[in-house]
Amino acid sequence: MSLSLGIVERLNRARGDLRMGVPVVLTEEGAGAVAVAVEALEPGRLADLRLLGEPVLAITARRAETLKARVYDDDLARIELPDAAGIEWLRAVADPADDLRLPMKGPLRALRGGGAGLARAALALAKSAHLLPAAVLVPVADPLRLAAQHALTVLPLEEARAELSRGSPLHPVVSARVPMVASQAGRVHVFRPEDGGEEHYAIEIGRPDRGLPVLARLHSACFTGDVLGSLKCDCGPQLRSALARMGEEGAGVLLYLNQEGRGIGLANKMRAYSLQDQGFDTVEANHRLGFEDDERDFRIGAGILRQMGFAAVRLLTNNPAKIRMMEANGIRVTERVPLHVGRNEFNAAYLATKAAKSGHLA
Ligand SMILES: Nc1nc2c(ncn2[C@@H]2O[C@H](COP(=O)(O)OP(=O)(O)OP(=O)(O)O)[C@@H](O)[C@H]2O)c(=O)[nH]1
Ligand SMILES: [Zn+2]
Repeated sequence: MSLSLGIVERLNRARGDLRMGVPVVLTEEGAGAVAVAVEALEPGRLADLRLLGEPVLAITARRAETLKARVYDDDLARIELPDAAGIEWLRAVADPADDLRLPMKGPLRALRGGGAGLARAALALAKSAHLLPAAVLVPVADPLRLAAQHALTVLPLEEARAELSRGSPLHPVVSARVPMVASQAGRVHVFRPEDGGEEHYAIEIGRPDRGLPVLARLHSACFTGDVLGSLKCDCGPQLRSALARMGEEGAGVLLYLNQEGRGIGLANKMRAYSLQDQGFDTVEANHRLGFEDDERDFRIGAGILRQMGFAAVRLLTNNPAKIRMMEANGIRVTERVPLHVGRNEFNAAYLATKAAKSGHLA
């Protein structure tokens, strides 16, 4: 009936549950588990989970590599929870903040065999909730009964997986004129996804001809760089320089995508910054936290451009992955316009790492 929740609504609710430390129930082909994000887990809940069965800790292969744990499930490892393990142990495995001070957490015993699908889904959900990618799972015999008993959100993975990989459709909500330093002919458009995720913005300068390649920039949110003027990256100067160029040409479109920290969220980006203070570079820091180098979904930018009627762009970027993803998602890149601004003594190593490891162009 129409009052029951669809998969998009359940996923959205599940993200909120995980952020509150509330367990969600994952099911697939008759199997089921209760899953909770380590970052938000409270001691009382952990004790309750232990009463249900044998808990397992899921971490990504990236995190497992740092911890020297065996990886039997490709992109993740399922670690047995020692009987004495409490919240501190779980947090220490999930969070690399104290890796150097307290390197010994093991021996970590990784499970082998049996399906890893439920654990994989729990990690994907934790990432999409911008939490550390680590989850405790307890397999249960009658997941639906348990969920009904405790009013827990149920995610049938057959449906959830398709939804997570599809990427939620974005819809224009509103647009209004905003005169800016770069151009008085500015207009801000707000786009909202169906799944309750982040909104994204398009800043249109002038009235770009939809029949011609538009000067475009895909800018990922950087609170520290864009707002605070942080010297650790080049985001602020890139943002202002891109808008200024569009203003000079009289036309352009800048997409402000709310993918803070290359898609890991501000809390995790600050964790990455702490690791950088310990000597790790931007890519190593992401890996130690359990993330890939770049967790952004670049389909979003292409989708917004298509909706706005653009088919081709002159793209302001140094990142070849952005060009590939635009082309793969139906937007022709007729020209790459380099955007080298804002280099300083604090971000020189960061920019060098991007050139060496992420293939950023000169
Ligand atoms: N995880 C993480 N994210 C960072 C770090 N420094 C900056 N960021 C984020 O990286 C993103 C910067 O993205 P972009 O400006 O699109 O940079 P880019 O992918 O190098 O591409 P171009 O600037 O177009 O060449 C923003 O979301 C920042 O918040 C860092 O050390 N770690
Ligand atoms: Zn930045």
